[in-house]
Amino acid sequence: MNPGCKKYIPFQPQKIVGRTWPDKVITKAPVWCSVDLRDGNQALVDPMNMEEKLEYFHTLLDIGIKEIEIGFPSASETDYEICRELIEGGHIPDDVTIQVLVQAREHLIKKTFEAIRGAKHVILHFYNSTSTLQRKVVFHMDTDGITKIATDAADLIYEMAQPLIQEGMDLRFEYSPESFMGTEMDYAVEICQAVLERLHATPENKVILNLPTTVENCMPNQFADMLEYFCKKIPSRDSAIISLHPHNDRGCGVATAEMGLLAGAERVEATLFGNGERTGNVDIVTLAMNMYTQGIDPKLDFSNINKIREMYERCTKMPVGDRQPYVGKLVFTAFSGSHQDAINKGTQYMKESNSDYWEIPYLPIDPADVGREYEPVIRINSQSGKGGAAYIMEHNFGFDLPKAMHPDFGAVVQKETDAVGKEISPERIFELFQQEYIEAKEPYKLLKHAFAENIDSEGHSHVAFWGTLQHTDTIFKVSGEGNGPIDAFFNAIKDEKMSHFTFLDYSSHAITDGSDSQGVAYILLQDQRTGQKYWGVGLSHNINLAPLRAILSAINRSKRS
Ligand SMILES: CC(=O)SCCNC(=O)CCNC(=O)[C@H](O)C(C)(C)COP(=O)(O)OP(=O)(O)OC[C@H]1O[C@@H](n2cnc3c(N)ncnc32)[C@H](O)[C@@H]1OP(=O)(O)O
Ligand SMILES: CC(C)C(=O)C(=O)O
Repeated sequence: MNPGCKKYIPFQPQKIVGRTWPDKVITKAPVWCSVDLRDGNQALVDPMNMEEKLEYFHTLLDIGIKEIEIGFPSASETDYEICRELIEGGHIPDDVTIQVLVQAREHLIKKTFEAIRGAKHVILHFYNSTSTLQRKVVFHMDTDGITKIATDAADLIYEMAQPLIQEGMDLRFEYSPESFMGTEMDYAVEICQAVLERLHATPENKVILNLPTTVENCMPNQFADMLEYFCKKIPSRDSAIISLHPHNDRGCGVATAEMGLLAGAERVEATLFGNGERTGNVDIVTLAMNMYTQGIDPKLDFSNINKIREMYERCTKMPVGDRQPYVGKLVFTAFSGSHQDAINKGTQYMKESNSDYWEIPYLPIDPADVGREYEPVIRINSQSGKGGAAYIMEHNFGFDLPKAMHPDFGAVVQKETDAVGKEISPERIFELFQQEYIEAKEPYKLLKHAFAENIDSEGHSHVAFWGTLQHTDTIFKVSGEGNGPIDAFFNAIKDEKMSHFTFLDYSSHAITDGSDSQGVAYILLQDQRTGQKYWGVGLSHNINLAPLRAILSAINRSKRS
């Protein structure tokens, strides 16, 4: 029992008949508005200085965001100066609109008009709280009083805007009934309609109605019901652009935004990586990339996410979480064996099938689409399986181990991870591979070798092999013939106490590292006396030598065990 929960008033869902949003799908990107420099900035321990805000602003431009709330210029000299610098310093491209926020209060509105002079495209955004709670505890007013705050501000804004519009400024208006989600929907409709009328909104001159989840207080489906209800009820729906401004108090900001779009919204205010008051605003990267992975162009460029993240962390002095969707350090990493195996197989499938689609399990997005690399996709710890080690060998070092060899090397890696009890690096995996196979040079070592090849009249190859081998301290010569270099070598060593090995499998490929190219051979032998199988690996610049080394590697490993 936890009676403490009884002090909270449960959310009252809006009754709605014949809701349509659950049957809809998102088919295009909304209008995006970044509120990083305002809502994000006001939530920082150390708000950004001029230099940081300018760098941030330019990153938002590079991403392709066309509406940017640059601050609250009437709040402080810093915000005012930044607004002036953006306008006077020529930072704002012609296709970008700056947005400024102000409370529905006369002196602040007047100061805001001063701040925006000279700008080409501006959204003047004003707000007042409309919720039952704020009416009761903050404003001590009934709904008429709250509506009057909004409509008085709308009248003043409309009046002050006219000369600027006549001078050529593209000046639009946005109104937020702040704490919309704590407001009775019929009252939200009433106050927004009153504001639309005072601002002379028309289908040609729409006003943005921003319906914020100032504090997220319900499930996303309940929000969508509210929004659909609001959109159906507002008389001047044609004269409004419905905008969302989700916060993330219940951790559902993304779902609220997505369901809000289904329920009729056309615009979303959001921030990079979800910075903002308390648990933050909705994350624009997640929203955009969620669309992208559904085949919808979000019209935002996150193709170098690491660079954006680096700027963000520097300017906000806040870290991005390791598991933050699409950007966190660990989001393209698989530790567990079955995930690694499936990623490995998916990568192979993509290569072989030439598929036009991204079809790799456990990787919902191609890391390259956000400028991330494949290398760190798989990391190896004691939860990893054979597929992960094979993946690292192929993707980091170019060794395409035969599938039948994966369990053999997987066991070597598993032994190490169990022993060290933590993640091991790709370099350590390579070292283990070298120690286990390539450096298995005792007791047998090939000191010298020569081949001669004859092709008979029917085109069959006959190869003769001569070599000098060392077994611990004894050096001896061997020779043999066969239908190829491997056969000839194998025949040559058969009589040297190695006749009990039979040859089961062989494969090879080239490894190119810059201008250097080597051959690698993988050989599987079986010891007839015990039935035990041994893999060996040989590496050489000489294509004939790699398999011979691989045979000796397998035999030497059998002696080790
Ligand atoms: C949900 C949001 O994120 S909204 C944006 C919030 N962001 C910010 O507030 C950051 C910048 N703000 C500031 O720097 C300051 O609040 C200022 C400069 C704008 C105003 O400062 P002050 O006037 O000193 O204080 P404050 O903002 O607390 O205002 C208090 C008064 O304004 C009223 N008020 C608050 N918000 C609004 C509003 N949106 N519209 C009209 N009146 C409002 C309050 O009821 C209160 O009235 P009272 O003095 O009669 O009790
Ligand atoms: C000013 C409004 C849009 C706001 O920031 C909020 O409600 O969260």
